[in-house]
Parts: sequence; C-alpha cells; structure tokens
Amino acid sequence: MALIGKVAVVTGAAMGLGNAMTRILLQNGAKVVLLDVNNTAGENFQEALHKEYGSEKTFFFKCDVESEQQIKAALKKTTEAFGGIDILCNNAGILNEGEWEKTVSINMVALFRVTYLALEYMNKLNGGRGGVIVNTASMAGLIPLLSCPVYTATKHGVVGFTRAMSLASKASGYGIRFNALCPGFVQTDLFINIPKRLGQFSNLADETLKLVDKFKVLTVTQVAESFLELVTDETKDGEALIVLPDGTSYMEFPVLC
Ligand SMILES: NC(=O)c1ccc[n+]([C@@H]2O[C@H](COP(=O)([O-])OP(=O)(O)OC[C@H]3O[C@@H](n4cnc5c(N)ncnc54)[C@H](O)[C@@H]3O)[C@@H](O)[C@H]2O)c1
Ligand SMILES: CC[C@@H](O)/C=C/C=C\C[C@@H](O)/C=C/C=C/C=C\[C@@H](O)CCCC(=O)O
Repeated sequence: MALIGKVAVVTGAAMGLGNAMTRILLQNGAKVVLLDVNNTAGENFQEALHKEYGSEKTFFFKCDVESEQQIKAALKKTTEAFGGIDILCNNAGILNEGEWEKTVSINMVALFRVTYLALEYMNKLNGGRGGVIVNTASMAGLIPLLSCPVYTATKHGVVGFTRAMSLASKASGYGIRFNALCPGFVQTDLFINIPKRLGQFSNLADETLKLVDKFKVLTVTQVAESFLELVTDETKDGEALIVLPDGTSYMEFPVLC
C-alpha cells in the first residue's frame, strides 16, 4: 500500500512511539492527524512538523482517548479536513499497575472504542475506503511481564481483539487489515521510573530490570521502521509483529484443525 496522499490518525502521537510513527508516515507521503491528551507536547510537535513538512500535511487535536465525545469530534474533523481515513494507529497507552483501572481503560477499552468509531468512516460497508488499523500491543501481549499483570492483560487483550477483528473484517468485507505491533522495551517516557509504575509489584523491580538487561532496549526509530511494514505490506493481516533489538519476527499462533 503506497502512502502518498493517504490519511492516517495516530493516538498518543505527541511523544514516544506515536511521535516516531507520525514521522515515518509523513516521510512516506501520508497526511497525519495527531491525537493526544498532552496539549503542550502535541502543539509543540505540530509546530515542528509544520516547519518540516508544511502546514497542510498534519494537524493536532487535543483528544483524550477515554472520551467518546472527543474521539467523535476528532474523527469528524479529520474527515472534513482530509476527506476520509485510511490508516488508524491505536497507540496511546500507559503502564501503571497502581492505577490499574485507568490502565485497562486507556490501553484496552479506549482502543476498542476508537476502533469502532473509526470503522464508521473506514469500513467499506459504510461507504469508507478501507485501509489498515495497527494496534500498539507489546511483547507483554504475548509473554507475561511478571511485575505488570494488568498491563500484560491489556496487551493480551489488544492482540486478541486485533486478530478477531481481522477475521471479522475479512468475513464481512470491511476492506480493512488489522495488525498488532509487539515491541520489547523501548526508550520512551513509559519506560522511566520503573519501580513507581509497578504499584504492589514494586518488589519485582530488580527482576524486571534483569529482563531489560536480557532483552535490551529499542529506539523509537527501530520500532517505527517495523511498524511501517504492518501498514504498507498488504499481505499482513491479523499478524502480531515481535520487535526486539536483535530483529523482528511474526508470532506463530496455534491453529485448531
Ligand atoms: N516504551 C515501551 O517500552 C513500550 C514497549 C511496548 C509497547 N509500548 C506501547 O507503546 C505505546 C506508546 O507508548 P510509549 O512508550 O511511546 O509511551 P509515552 O508515554 O512516551 O507516549 C504515550 C503517549 O500517549 C499519550 N496518552 C496517554 N494517555 C492518553 C490518553 N488518555 N489519550 C490520548 N493520549 C494519551 C501520552 O500523552 C503520550 O504522548 C503504548 O501503548 C505502550 O504500551 C511501549
Ligand atoms: C519495565 C517495567 C516498566 O516500567 C516499563 C515497561 C516498558 C515496556 C513494557 C512493555 O510494553 C514491554 C514489555 C517487554 C517484555 C519483554 C519480555 C517479557 O515479557 C518476557 C519475559 C519472560 C522471559 O524471560 O522470557
């Protein structure tokens, strides 16, 4: 899928992985709508992008993915400004085992909601153009992370949702591919203050740091390059792409005959 002229929406776009995804989409010719709850970071990023790519290629909306009203408004304005949506990157996420209900709400409930609201514009059965939805999961969506049970559960939920939606889309004719991105540890804000994020599991901080030493840490650019494959390669549908510093691979799931 060539990205020239395509319209992408990225949640959690202001910082970290979302920021790198936005950049690689722009570099490949897409227009990108940036959604983020952090207004200052979002406006600063938009200003930088306007200088680099011109003001007609991007715009930023302050949008909390937990708010149905804000998502609806952002998607409506996106289609009014750019004529449709071809690519959705459900990337906003947090890791806070202390505030575990909020972790479920943002990482899973909000991701489902944004997807369903975006389908109203993207689904070919609703007059949309079809396209691709990439959900940011994690290695913790495939293998449990001992100090983060709720984060692990949300990311397993994202992988399961992605795979089931891919099947639903194929069987119904939505014209939309669904893929999950599963990076290991990535150098972003989510990765700092590890003990503080672990809540009642802070006693497992040292064990967690041993895992970080074992798996090593990715840069956002490395992850964005792998993300691009899920967006552009039309053969990738219902996949979970593992991204680690020593390479990438597609998860092989059991098949029941
Ligand atoms: N950093 C890692 O090691 C790592 C590894 C695997 C997966 N991930 C996943 O990558 C995604 C991005 O995380 P990151 O590491 O870039 O973190 P980050 O904290 O650097 O960036 C997250 C972005 O999401 C935004 N955000 C948070 N809550 C939001 C909300 N309610 N509505 C809208 N925007 C919101 C933040 O403002 C921020 O800009 C997350 O889903 C995370 O779980 C991260
Ligand atoms: C380190 C805890 C926290 O503060 C920061 C986490 C940052 C990213 C979390 C997540 O998205 C990445 C998870 C990566 C997990 C990698 C491997 C383990 O799940 C596998 C451990 C089991 C094993 O030893 O094989």
